[in-house]
Amino acid sequence: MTTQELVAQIRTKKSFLVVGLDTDLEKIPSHLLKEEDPIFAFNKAIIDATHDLCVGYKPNIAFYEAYGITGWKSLEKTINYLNEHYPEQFTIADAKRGDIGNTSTRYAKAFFESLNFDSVTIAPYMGRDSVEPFLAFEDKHTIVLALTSNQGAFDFQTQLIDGSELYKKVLETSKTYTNSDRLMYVVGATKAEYLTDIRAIIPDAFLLVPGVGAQGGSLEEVCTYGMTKDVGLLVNSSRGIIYKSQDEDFAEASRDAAKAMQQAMQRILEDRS
Ligand SMILES: O=C(O)c1cc(=O)[nH]c(=O)n1[C@@H]1O[C@H](COP(=O)(O)O)[C@@H](O)[C@H]1O
Repeated sequence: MTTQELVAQIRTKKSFLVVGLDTDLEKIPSHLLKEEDPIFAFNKAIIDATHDLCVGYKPNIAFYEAYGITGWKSLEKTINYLNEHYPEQFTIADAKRGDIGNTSTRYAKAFFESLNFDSVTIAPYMGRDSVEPFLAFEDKHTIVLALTSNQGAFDFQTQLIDGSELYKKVLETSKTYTNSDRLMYVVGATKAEYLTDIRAIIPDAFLLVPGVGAQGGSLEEVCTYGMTKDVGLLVNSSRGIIYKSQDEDFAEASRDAAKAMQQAMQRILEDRS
């Protein structure tokens, strides 16, 4: 998917919501456990109930890998279902990969070719040759961790290196990578006060913003400091949308939560137009 197609979808739906498919067999409604593939059954119901309110889905790969081959099959069914029934959706493999060049190429093939995701999350710690193999794929997007939502972000990401925070070095250096126009960045919603500095370095790049809802980040603050003329934000919520009910009505409950987020986003977009 091109960035222009993503922006067009955001404008049409008046939403920049990404629903996180962090599907955990211990948290899904128990009546689904008798299904042949409970993870896929859950994801399909959530996707069918929310697709008109969001612009993307982000399965976190850990939740699938945890179940071995069975989980990987559920992941494959989920991305195939999305690509077949809702091809307009921006799909994110939240895998946080990155390794020496030839290994990164295999990761890129796994997520961009075998599974046909639009994007993948990447840890930038190993530098240029670990990121550029992902950037070689046309119309695919590489989402680099810049400033993460968790407390451990302060261990390294905000530490000074030659007078500048490490996350700023990540932003500045990654701009010099080949095909850097295919980069997006993760900035946690819990770090909204850093967004002005971040936008000074990357004024236009799309940000994937997790951490609203369960982690306590504020949608309004993220938009105040992080929004661009093309919106430039993909705000993710996982637990805050998918686990609203343990009963038969779980999909409608997730729709209500997605609707509340979409309406808040629509208000913000209308206020700014
Ligand atoms: O890359 C991510 O998506 C990510 C980065 C980050 O800094 N913080 C963060 O929470 N995430 C992911 O975003 C999702 C957040 O889930 P909820 O807190 O349930 O909305 C999880 O899949 C996390 O792994």
